[in-house]
Amino acid sequence: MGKYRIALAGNPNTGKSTLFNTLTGLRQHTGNWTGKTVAKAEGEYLHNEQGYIIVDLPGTYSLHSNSADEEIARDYIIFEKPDVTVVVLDATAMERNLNLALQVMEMTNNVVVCVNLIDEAEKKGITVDAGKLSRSLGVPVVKISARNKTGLKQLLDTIELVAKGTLEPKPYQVRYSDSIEKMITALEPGVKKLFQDAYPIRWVALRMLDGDKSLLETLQQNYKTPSMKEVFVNGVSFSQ
Ligand SMILES: Nc1nc2c(ncn2[C@@H]2O[C@H](COP(=O)(O)OP(=O)(O)OP(=O)(O)O)[C@@H](O)[C@H]2O)c(=O)[nH]1
Ligand SMILES: [Mg+2]
Repeated sequence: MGKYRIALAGNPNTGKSTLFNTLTGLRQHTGNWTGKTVAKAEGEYLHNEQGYIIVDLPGTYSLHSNSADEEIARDYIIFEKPDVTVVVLDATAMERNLNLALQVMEMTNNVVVCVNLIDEAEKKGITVDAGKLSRSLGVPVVKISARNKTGLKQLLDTIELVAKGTLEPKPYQVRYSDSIEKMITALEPGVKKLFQDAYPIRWVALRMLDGDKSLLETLQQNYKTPSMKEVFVNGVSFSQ
């Protein structure tokens, strides 16, 4: 049985590395992301005799093309297609943190939301209703304290269910204004023709509307296009 691959995404300072270190202990190695000077931490853990490879993604507020950190986190989710992406949220700053969760939910269905720093939230009198949040988001929500090591078993059990396909999240999709939704619908068939099912179609259409040229180039470079392509110019066939 192969190992499942898990990515930890989230805003900076939400406890991703604390969780990563707790889960992997000494079974981790660090290096740099290919072609970047950003540190990469990858490690392994066992749960119910199943191996997992877990990657600690750089902390980011969004997943567009604003910085090397954002590109790394985005590219990992889109190109490496982890079996589960765990979005780590700070329970004391839910509104700000949920923005990233919604972005990840546009990129993949296999999402688990992990509400961390629950100890800190309790001290401040903040309660998070995991059941209600889960029903609203359409993905499982688990509350933990990475520092106090509470909720970890439930988190690992939930990751297991999603990795194995026993639990299939149905992430809520943000609805944009009618005019944007119309443009998404108009672009989707073309995106599908270009990339088939290699990338999430609605998400690519949204990035096109963003005018994110560098991303579109990266998508094309990574997409296996045939080396010889026949194009017609004024009815004359060319190979390129
Ligand atoms: N009270 C409390 N503090 C925590 C918890 N988890 C992490 N922290 C603290 O939060 C701070 C940030 O934790 P990190 O694990 O470095 O956060 P990170 O998400 O890896 O941050 P970046 O790598 O910058 O994105 C540290 O001081 C941790 O000790 C928790 O469950 N409860
Ligand atoms: Mg970190």
